[in-house]
Amino acid sequence: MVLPFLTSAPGKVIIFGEHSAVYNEPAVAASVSALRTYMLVTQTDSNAVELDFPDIGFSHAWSRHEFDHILKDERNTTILQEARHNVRELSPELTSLLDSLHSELKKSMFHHAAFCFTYLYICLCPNVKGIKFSVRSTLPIGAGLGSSASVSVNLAMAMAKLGGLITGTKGLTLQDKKLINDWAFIGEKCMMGTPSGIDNAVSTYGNAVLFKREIDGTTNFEFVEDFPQIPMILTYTKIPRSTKTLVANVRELLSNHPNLVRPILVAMGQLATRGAEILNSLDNGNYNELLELVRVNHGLLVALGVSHPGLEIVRALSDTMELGSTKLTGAGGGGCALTILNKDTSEKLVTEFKSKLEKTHDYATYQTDLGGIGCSLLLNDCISEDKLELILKIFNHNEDKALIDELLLPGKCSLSWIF
Ligand SMILES: Nc1ncnc2c1ncn2[C@@H]1O[C@H](COP(=O)(O)OP(=O)(O)OP(=O)(O)O)[C@@H](O)[C@H]1O
Ligand SMILES: C[C@@](O)(CCO)CC(=O)[O-]
Ligand SMILES: [Mg+2]
Repeated sequence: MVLPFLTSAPGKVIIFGEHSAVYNEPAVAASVSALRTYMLVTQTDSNAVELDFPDIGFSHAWSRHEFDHILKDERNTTILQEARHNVRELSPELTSLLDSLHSELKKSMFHHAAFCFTYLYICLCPNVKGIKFSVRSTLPIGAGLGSSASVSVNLAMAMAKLGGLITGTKGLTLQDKKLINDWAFIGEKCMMGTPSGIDNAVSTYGNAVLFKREIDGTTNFEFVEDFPQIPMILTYTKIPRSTKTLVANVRELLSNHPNLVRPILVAMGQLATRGAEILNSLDNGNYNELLELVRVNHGLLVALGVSHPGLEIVRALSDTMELGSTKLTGAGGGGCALTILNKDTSEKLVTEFKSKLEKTHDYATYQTDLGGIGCSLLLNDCISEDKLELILKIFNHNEDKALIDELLLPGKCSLSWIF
């Protein structure tokens, strides 16, 4: 294995169907190729595996001996074999065996990331040691833009590479991407419990996808080719929230009021299906229907209790200024809102809208293309000495997004990413 190498995966925007996607309804999501998580995999001279997550202020090293109680005990052979062949559910037995590796993190926000790391490590590359995994994101974390999924995709890709499960040097095959996506779904399960799989799917494959997880756990993808560049604004409220908690709250609401909530989820699914049809053939004749679906989808999410007063500020302002339709995107509860602009919205009005959000509410706004490159790999022989020096600087210091994009952004930078 020639080290160092890098992996990368984009964030995402759910256009229609968040939360209902968890209940086997279809949903539409697009990758946000310009907002990504990067992972640098380097050799160390230790007998450990190290995790460095500076964006959340977490780093940890596990010595190989800490895994030996699992790997060297023959009683665990069947547990490990079964876990390594199950990409639909977490192995409860392996989960409890791993518990001792992060028990002191139980109460911290880092527990999910540590559990995701150790679970994927022991399943994908248990024999490697003296390796450090460093992560940097240009993606707002915990914002509803798929940051957890982008980390899971990076870990799955890096560990599959280290484990010799990905061997290509010219590009990632569909088989590689399926393997990455399957294990990224397991990583998402470690991070947030009951994901639908849409976040890791669109982060793996890029572009845009109509996604549906069937009741039997199989998944259906319909890729929205040539995704239309719809004029939109992403607003990050900076209000922290947890997808795991929000998804759990909806599950409780469904359990308490099945006759009220089930029809809402079904309506969201129908809305997502119609939305995908429009996005596949967007024109002046159906553009306003797209805006109407955005408005209705947000109203249904409010009914599920996953909006937030801070998100309603964005929705109310876009309504008051009549510049388009706004909905929360991702799990909600804060995080991000997506505003799809009317066709005739002037640049002046957009500037006024963004300025009010940024200056009055200290929100951040992004106008970025949707779709684009999914997970990508930068092999060691494509990293020159001088580039490596700059890359190490990015991962060891708090370099700003502009520098990270300039040096690393797949499809824009000079580095030869494969995807
Ligand atoms: N760059 C990162 N470094 C380390 N951990 C990260 C990073 N980005 C995300 N995470 C992990 O993911 C968690 C946030 O996941 P969460 O699902 O709540 O938000 P999200 O994925 O951004 O939103 P959504 O799931 O609604 O799209 C963080 O608490 C952290 O554990
Ligand atoms: C809230 C949710 O629907 C999307 C989170 O980005 C959860 C999921 O589908 O995994
Ligand atoms: Mg997430």
